Amino acid sequence: MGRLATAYGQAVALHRQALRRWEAVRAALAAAAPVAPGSPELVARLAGLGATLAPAPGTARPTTTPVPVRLGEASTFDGGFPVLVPLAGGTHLAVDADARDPRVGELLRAMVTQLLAAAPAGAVRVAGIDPAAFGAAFLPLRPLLDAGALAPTATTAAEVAALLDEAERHARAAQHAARDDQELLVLVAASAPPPRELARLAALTHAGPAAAVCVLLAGYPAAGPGESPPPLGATTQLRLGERYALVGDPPGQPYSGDGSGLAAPVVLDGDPSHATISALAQRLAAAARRAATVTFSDLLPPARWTESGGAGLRTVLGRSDRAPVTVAFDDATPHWLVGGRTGAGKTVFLLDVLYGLAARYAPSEVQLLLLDFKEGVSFTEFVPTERDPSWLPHARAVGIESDREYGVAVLRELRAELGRRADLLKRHGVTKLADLPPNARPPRVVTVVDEFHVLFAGNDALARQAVDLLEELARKGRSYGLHLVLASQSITGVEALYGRAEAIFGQFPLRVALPGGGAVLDPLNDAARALTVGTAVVNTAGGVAGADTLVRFPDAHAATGDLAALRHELFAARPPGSPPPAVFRGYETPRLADDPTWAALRPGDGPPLALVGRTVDVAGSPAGFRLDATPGRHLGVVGTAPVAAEVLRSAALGLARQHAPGTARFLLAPLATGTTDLADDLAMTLAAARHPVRRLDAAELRDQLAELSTPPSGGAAGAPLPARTYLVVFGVDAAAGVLAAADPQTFRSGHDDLRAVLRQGPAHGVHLLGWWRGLRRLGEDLGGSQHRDDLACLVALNVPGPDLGLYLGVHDLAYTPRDGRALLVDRHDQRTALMVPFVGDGDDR
Ligand SMILES: Nc1ncnc2c1ncn2[C@@H]1O[C@H](COP(=O)(O)OP(=O)(O)OP(=O)(O)O)[C@@H](O)[C@H]1O
Repeated sequence: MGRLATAYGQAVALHRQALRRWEAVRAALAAAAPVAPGSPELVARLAGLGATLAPAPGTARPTTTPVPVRLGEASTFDGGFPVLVPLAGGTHLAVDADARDPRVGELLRAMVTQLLAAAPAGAVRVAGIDPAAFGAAFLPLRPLLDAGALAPTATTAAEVAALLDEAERHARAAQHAARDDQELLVLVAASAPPPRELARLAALTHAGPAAAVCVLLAGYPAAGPGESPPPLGATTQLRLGERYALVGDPPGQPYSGDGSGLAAPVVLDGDPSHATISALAQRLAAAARRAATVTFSDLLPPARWTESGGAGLRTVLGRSDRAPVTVAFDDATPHWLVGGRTGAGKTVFLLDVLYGLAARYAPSEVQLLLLDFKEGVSFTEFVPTERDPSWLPHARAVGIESDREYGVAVLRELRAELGRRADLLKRHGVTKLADLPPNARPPRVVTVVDEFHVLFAGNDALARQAVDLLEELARKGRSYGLHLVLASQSITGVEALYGRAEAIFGQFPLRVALPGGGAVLDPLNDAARALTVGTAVVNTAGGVAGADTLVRFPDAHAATGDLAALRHELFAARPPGSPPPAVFRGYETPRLADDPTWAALRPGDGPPLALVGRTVDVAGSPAGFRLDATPGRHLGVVGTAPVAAEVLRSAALGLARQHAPGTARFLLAPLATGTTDLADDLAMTLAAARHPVRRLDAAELRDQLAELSTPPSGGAAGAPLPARTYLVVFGVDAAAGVLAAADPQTFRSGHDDLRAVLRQGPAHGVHLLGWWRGLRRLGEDLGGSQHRDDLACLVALNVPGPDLGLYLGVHDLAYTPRDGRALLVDRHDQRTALMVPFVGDGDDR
C-alpha cells in the first residue's frame, strides 16, 4: 500500500512535469479549479490527459524533440492513469524480453505506430531487425511497408550489418547537416542481435539527438548469464513481469530519485488495431506520392522576369528529396553535357530548363538558340505555327530536324557573336560579361544542341569545322555569356572528337545523366546506374563521383496546358517589335509562293536575281544568283533528280517578276523526257504575266544559239528585241547530238555557239538557265576545265560529293547528296552553300 502511494505520488509529479512542458495543456490546467494531490479527481483528470499530452498527429518534430508515447496504464490503489514515456529526440527504449513474448511485439508495434502518427509524413523511417523470429513481429505492420515508411526487416547477419552501416552513415550525415527537418531513422530490434551488432546499436543510443536515430531494443539486457551488455544511453528500460511491466526512469525525467523507476505496475496497451495501422499507412502513402510528384509549377518563380542574368542564369530543375535543386549557367558551370538513352526524358528535361529560364529572365537577359538534330518535335512549341501563332520571345533561332550544315551555321553565328562581345568588353575595359554595366550588357545566350553527336558524324570537313567552332566556343563562351548545352544518347564514339574530346568536354563541368546516360559521368562514377525516367543525376564536378545530386524533375509533356499558358503569358509580355525566331525545319520543302523574298521581287531592283531556294543558314537567307553582265552569269543545274526542272522553273518565275511585260523573253526548250508538261505550265504562267514566250525543240535550240551567239541586231521584222533573253533548257545533254554537228557553211558547231553565248551572252542580256543530268556532259559542253567559269552559277543535286569536288577543284568538299537539298556554288564569288530548293505547286504566279 505504502509502495503504491509512493508510485502514485511519483506519477503525479511526473505528469506535472510533463504538463509544464506542454504549453497548451498547462494553460488548460491553470484554467481548471485546483485539485488536491492524490484525489480521485486528479487521477481522472490525468487519465483524460493521456490523449492531450500526445501531440496532434503529424505535428511532432521527432528529431529534435522527444515525442511522448503511451505505453499503457499504471495501476494504483485509487485507479489507473496513462503512462507516457519520451521517445525519439535523442531518447530510446529497451525492454528485457524479446518479441517471442507476444506482448513485446505488441509494444514495439504500438511505439512505431505512435511515432509515425505523431510526426509529419516522411519525417520518420522505420527499419526492423529480427534475427530470432525472422521478422514475425513486423508482419502486422505490412501496410506501412507498402507505404514506404517501413523497410524490409533485416533478419540475417549480413542484412543486420548492412542496416547498421546505413544507420551509422545516416547518423554521420545528419550530424553533419544539422538540419531541423532531418529524417528520423527508427531502428527496431525485435530480438537482440549478436554482441558485435548489439554494441553498434548501443553506440547509436549515445549519439545524441543530432544523429536523428531512435533505437527500440527488445531482449535487452539479455536474460541469463553472460558478459555484461553494452550500456545504453538516454534509454527508458522496461521489464516485463508476468502480468505487469515495470517502467524504468525515462532519460531526463526520472520517476524516482534512486533509479528504481515508476513505482506502479503498468498494464501495456496491446496492439494497435488493424484499422489504425491501415489508416496511418494510407495517409503516409498518399503523402509519399504527393512528395514524389514534382509538378511543372514547382519549377516556376513567384513572379516573371524579375531576375538579372548579370552574374549568371539560374533555374530550378526539380527536387532532391524535398529540397529544390537549382542549376546554373555561370562561371562555375558555364556549359552542360546531358546524356540519356532514347526515351529517357531528355526532351522533357530540356523543356523544364528552358521554360524555367524563360519564366525567370526577360528576353533582354537571356536568348535561346535551339537546335535539334533528330526527328521529333522537341522545340516546335517555341515557334509560331498555324495553330498557335505565338512564340517564345527568348527564342532567336530554332532548328528542327536540323542538317549538320545548319548546326555549323549556328555555331559560326555564335562565334561571330563572340567576336562582337570581345570588342564590346574591350571597349569597356573589362574581361567578362558580368563586369559590364547593366545598360551595356547583352543577354546571355544559351545554345541547346540536342543529339549533338550528329554534328560530328562523318569525320569530314564539316565535322572538323564543327569541332573547331565548338572548342573555341566552349573555351571562351564562359566570359562572354555564351553557354552551351550538348545533349546526346551517347558521347562515346564521336569519331571526329578523338583527341579533342578532353579539351572540349573539360569545359562542361555540369553533367546531367538521365537513364542510360551514365557515360557523361566519370567512368568510376556509377551513380546513374539505377535511374528511372523522371530522375537524373546532376553532377557539378565534371562527372566525378561524390558530386552527384539525384533529382526528380517534372514531366513537362504531362503539363502541356501549363506550358502553353506560360508561353502565351510570356508572348503577351514580349517587348514591342520583337521578331519571331528564325526557324529551320529540316523536313520542310519551302514553296516559292510562300517565300517573302520571291514575293518582294519587282522590276528595276538591279541585276535580276535567279532565286532557287533557301540557304541552310541561321536566317534562312535566299539562295540565288544575280545575273549581271559578267561573262558566265548563267545558271546550271546538275544531277538526274527531277527537282532540277523545278529549280529552273523557280528561277524563271522569279526572273519574270523582275521584268515589266515585254522587257524579257523566255525561250523554253523541254528536251529531257517528262519535262514537257512543266514547260507548258511555265510557258502559260509567263505568258499570263505578258512576257513573250517561245517553245523550242532541239533543232530550234541549235538555231537560237547560233543567233544569240552574235550581238542582237533586232527582230526578224526589225522590231526591237526585249532587253533580256532567258534560254531555259530542260536537259541540255539531250541536245548533245544536234549541238555537236557543225554547220556546213560556217563550220561552227552548236557547242561553239553555246560557248560563245555563255561567254558573251550576259553582256547583251542573254542568260542560259540549263539542266545537265551529269557533270561529265556539262564539263564537255563547256569545252574543258579551263572554261568552267563560263557557267558560274551551279546548283548541284544528286551528284556524288567527290565528283563535284573534282569538278570544282575543291579538295575536301563536304557535300552528301540527299533529297530536298542541293549545293549552291557561285564560282565568281567563291560561294558554296547548302540549300533547300523550292518546289512549286502551281500557286506561284
Ligand atoms: N519527369 C518525368 N516524369 C514522368 N515521365 C516522364 C518524365 N520525363 C519524361 N517522361 C516520359 O518519358 C517519355 C520520354 O520522354 P522524352 O520525350 O523527353 O524522351 P527523350 O529522351 O527526349 O526521347 P527521344 O530521344 O526518343 O525523343 C515521355 O513519354 C515522357 O512523358
